[in-house]
Amino acid sequence: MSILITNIKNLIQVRDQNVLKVFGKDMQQLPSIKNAFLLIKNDKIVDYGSMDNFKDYAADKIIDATGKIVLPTWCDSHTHIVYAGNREQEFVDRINGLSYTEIASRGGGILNSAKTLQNTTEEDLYKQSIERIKNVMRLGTGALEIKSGYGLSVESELKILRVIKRIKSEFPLEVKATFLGAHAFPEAYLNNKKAYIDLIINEMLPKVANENLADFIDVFCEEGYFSIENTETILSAGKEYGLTPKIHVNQFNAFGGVALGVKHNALSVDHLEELNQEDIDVLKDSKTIPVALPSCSFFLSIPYTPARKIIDAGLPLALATDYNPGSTPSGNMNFVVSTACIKMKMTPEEAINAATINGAYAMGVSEEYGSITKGKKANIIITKQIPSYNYLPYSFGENNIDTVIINGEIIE
Ligand SMILES: N=CN[C@@H](CCC(=O)O)C(=O)O
Ligand SMILES: [Zn+2]
Repeated sequence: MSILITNIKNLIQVRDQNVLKVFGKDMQQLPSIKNAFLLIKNDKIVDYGSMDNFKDYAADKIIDATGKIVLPTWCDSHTHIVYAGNREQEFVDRINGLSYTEIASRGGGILNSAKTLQNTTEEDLYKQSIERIKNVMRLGTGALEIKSGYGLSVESELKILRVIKRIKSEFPLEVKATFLGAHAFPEAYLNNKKAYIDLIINEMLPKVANENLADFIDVFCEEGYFSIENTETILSAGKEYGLTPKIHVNQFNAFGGVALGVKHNALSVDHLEELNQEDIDVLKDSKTIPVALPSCSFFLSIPYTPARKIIDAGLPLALATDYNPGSTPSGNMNFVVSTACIKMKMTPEEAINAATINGAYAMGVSEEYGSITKGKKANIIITKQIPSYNYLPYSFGENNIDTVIINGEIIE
């Protein structure tokens, strides 16, 4: 199957050289070709350029993109999209004055979602999750990292990871799986935290590795959840099984989680709503990318990750949704890009770089995803007719997407 897209008003995020991430001032650059064409063969981008140099290619399908912008699909490097039920009651409780932390300390929060998931069959969990997967694909997401972490028992963590594996094999989007058994301490272990960490290391990890269910290992390193010492123990154990760390740090408190992530060569450190100068300094000269989750800040009314401080310090930044039932019941990367511009003062160029090539880097797939580059996967968004790419973040809450192509397939 070949698809030829012609008369593209502006083809953006064009990288002739296969750049793996962009940082600092370079995040301002969004290379583009006006009045362009793009040719896809099977699952790959095979050619692109100006319409002035257009050779009359034959193709199975021709799409006229007059007045439309074409860009790579979003790479959402941080989600918990495989979950059961919802937490709409906690949403109302927060409106009525309870904080996220108060709700969690009453047995709500992650433990509430874990209880629901433990009582949901694998088949039902799959059915609930794929509705969200189809939805985010229509919203332009072509690569997705998915975490476990709402199981909190051997059986239920494996249940989530098996659902992720099934999604990987049945959908055209790129999926990476993360084992997050260390998302919260189950009630039964609140007075014996070491026993739960032992369960993760001695029971869960060997089974996860044996069935080849995860690419990454994550820990919620936060006061009231997993300490620096706990996090270090779990990351070290995960690395023994070949799992690369990607960790939740600095959501509510900054106490050294970023430095720990860098020490363990984490691919990414995510959240960072609370960030101090030491955190920024330790990220310089590291391969670890900071990831901001602005929809989480929006939904919980907590501070936004200080994007300007991060980028102005010469660092890269990725944007992701954090799609989950408690802190971010939304997987809309278009909203994330808008919110990053509106609330974090990122320019449209920075936000689009952060949500495409840097998002791909944060999930270890930027060799194949995140830019318009010959040989990369044919993961493409074609917008409706819009004035410019600035209009994408500007018109927040609007759906500006006309067509999504993932792995060379047009998504219906
Ligand atoms: N902070 C930790 N985990 C999720 C939310 C967990 C929940 O409330 O269910 C997050 O990334 O925001
Ligand atoms: Zn998260």
